[in-house]
Amino acid sequence: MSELELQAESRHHDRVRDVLGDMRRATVQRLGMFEADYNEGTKNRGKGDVGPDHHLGYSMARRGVERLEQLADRDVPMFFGRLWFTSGSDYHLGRIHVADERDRSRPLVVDWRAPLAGRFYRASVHAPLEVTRRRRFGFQGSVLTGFEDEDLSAGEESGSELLAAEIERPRTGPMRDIVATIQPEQDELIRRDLDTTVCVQGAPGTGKTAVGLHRAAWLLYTYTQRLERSGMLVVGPNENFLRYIADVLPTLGEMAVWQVTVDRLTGAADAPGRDAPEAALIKHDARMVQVCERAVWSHLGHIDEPLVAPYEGIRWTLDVEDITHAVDRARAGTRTWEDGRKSLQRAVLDRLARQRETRIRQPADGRWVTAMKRHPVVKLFFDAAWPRLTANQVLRRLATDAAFRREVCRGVLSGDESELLRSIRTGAKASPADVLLLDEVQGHLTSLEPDKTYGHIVVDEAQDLSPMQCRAIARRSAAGSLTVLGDLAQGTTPWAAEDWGSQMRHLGHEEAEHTDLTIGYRVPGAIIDVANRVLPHLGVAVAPARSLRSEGSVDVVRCDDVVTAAADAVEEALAAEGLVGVIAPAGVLGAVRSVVPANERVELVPSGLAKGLEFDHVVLVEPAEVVAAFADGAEVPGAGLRHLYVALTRAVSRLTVVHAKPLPTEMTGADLPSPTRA
Ligand SMILES: Nc1ncnc2c1ncn2[C@@H]1O[C@H](COP(=O)(O)OP(=O)(O)OP(=O)(O)O)[C@@H](O)[C@H]1O
Repeated sequence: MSELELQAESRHHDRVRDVLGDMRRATVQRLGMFEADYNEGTKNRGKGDVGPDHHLGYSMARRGVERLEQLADRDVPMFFGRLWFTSGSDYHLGRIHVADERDRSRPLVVDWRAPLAGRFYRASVHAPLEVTRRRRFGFQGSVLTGFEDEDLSAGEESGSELLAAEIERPRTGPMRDIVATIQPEQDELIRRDLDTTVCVQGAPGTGKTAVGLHRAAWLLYTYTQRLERSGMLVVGPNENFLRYIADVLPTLGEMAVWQVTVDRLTGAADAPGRDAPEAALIKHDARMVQVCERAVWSHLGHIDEPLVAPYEGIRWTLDVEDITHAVDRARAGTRTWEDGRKSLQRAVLDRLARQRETRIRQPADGRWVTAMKRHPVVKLFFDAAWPRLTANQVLRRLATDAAFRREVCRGVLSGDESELLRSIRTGAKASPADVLLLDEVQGHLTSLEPDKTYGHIVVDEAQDLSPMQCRAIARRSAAGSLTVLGDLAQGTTPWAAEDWGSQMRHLGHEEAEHTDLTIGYRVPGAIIDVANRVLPHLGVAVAPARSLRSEGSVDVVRCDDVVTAAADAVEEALAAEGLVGVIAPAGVLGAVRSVVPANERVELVPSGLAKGLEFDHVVLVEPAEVVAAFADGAEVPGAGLRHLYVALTRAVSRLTVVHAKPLPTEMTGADLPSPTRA
């Protein structure tokens, strides 16, 4: 690396910053203009006056604001790499496209999502993709400190030190983007086209969340128009996790993605009711799909009399056979109750209209058809054959009408299981699972309006979703695609998935492409070795992670008082750089909190909520209690060990285990003390 070249690159970086400043000023000006136009256009308008196109004005203004946010000063470098091509041209690559208005001949920085930029991540000596040289830049904050070159045309391909440094870097806050160091196997997933649904199984720290978020940003850039219309959604396991990932998409220039938990998406988060574990289990069960479907469709009436509607002196008649045929066709040809009802209505009115033509040789005009539609006999007929239904009504009947419940559960649920459905409540007393059932029943009644569905949904920690939660997501992506991310070994809910095939079926995308990620970017070898001891005890067949990170340590502190020992461990941990996470069973956390208050460098996390998070240094308190805390039937059997596996895989550099009780046998080995038996 020559000093002169470094200076030239620094000058380019300064220029990019200046131009970004110009772009920002221009955007502010444009935004001001849109707003002024909009305000002017809405002034002095009378009722019925045609005004400006609100939607266009609004969306332009909003885009302006988003762009401003995107350009707001952040302590991030303006570019991270540079490519030279066989054609002789070369480009800098960064988080957003930067071009000088005064010289549009060539962009100063190309967005990492542009097709050309993909080669930065994938070009190799064997498949150079017309790239002759690749440069990676090193920054401290936003100050350029160096670069590394790989001369691919000369057969030079090096394990990058900058990449290693980025992966080894201490974590100091929420999740950050990885645009500078995306790996080829990750890039393959990020750039799959919009119509492809992918399902990624990956051990802890293999970059699943990172891939999902970067894929969302890439799709928004590549399919802007389609996704602007149809929308993009990111579903995460809990609010804490969403806070942890919240900054990634904005840093990548995407402000308008709704990031939400599945409970908030379905409204279950606001449901005040509580279910007994066995009732919740049955309500989330895949068999409830059939129960809900039957509960709706069993309302089809049994018609054993002809329809006779006297009108204009004639008895218009449909016989039972005709009616049955029309009902069967409507049932077979439609997916939802409401569509079926409309289809039957159309068929019946059509047949009556044809009768008019054949019997009195007069075509049925709109007025006649409307009159028939409103005819009391015809209305009564529809109400009997295909009544109007609401989801609340169907669920209430399932809860309260014993004969109905027996009928729709027959052969699907056992007698005891179907009795648990008596606990279903609607309205103000509904439980989260009841809200999901309502969503499911509603799904059999009507299709969701287009504004409630999404062109693409990224689903993280998908192994924890119940069949009913999956189906709620599937309904919201009816015409869209999914990126499904998870790790079967980290499944802890009572309904955690056992395999991805059935999970994808519940998610409505059986055709998904399945991929495994096994290279770990978070957990160092020494720590993953301990976690991998637990893995075979988790009852799932998944590949263990291989760590890319070498620097890391595990300390085990045997003590009499875990609270004091945890406080000491935190104090020691704070001597090094980075975030410290104290992961403890909920029952112990309160006592730990009284001596280790949380601050900007220390977070205290109950072991049930550690999923998806990471810390530079983890202090894991009383593993035996972590395992025991989840043996109460409200989780999947063996959930305790899975929580332990999750807790063991949160550390980027160091893990300190403090314990007074014997360590669980599943995690001990030659380098960790064997548990002492009482
Ligand atoms: N290519 C990469 N370059 C640098 N860092 C990376 C890369 N891929 C992933 N990481 C980092 O590794 C860490 C783990 O990534 P991430 O949280 O996406 O993994 P995960 O598979 O979702 O883990 P878990 O299953 O534990 O939730 C993050 O800090 C992420 O930024």
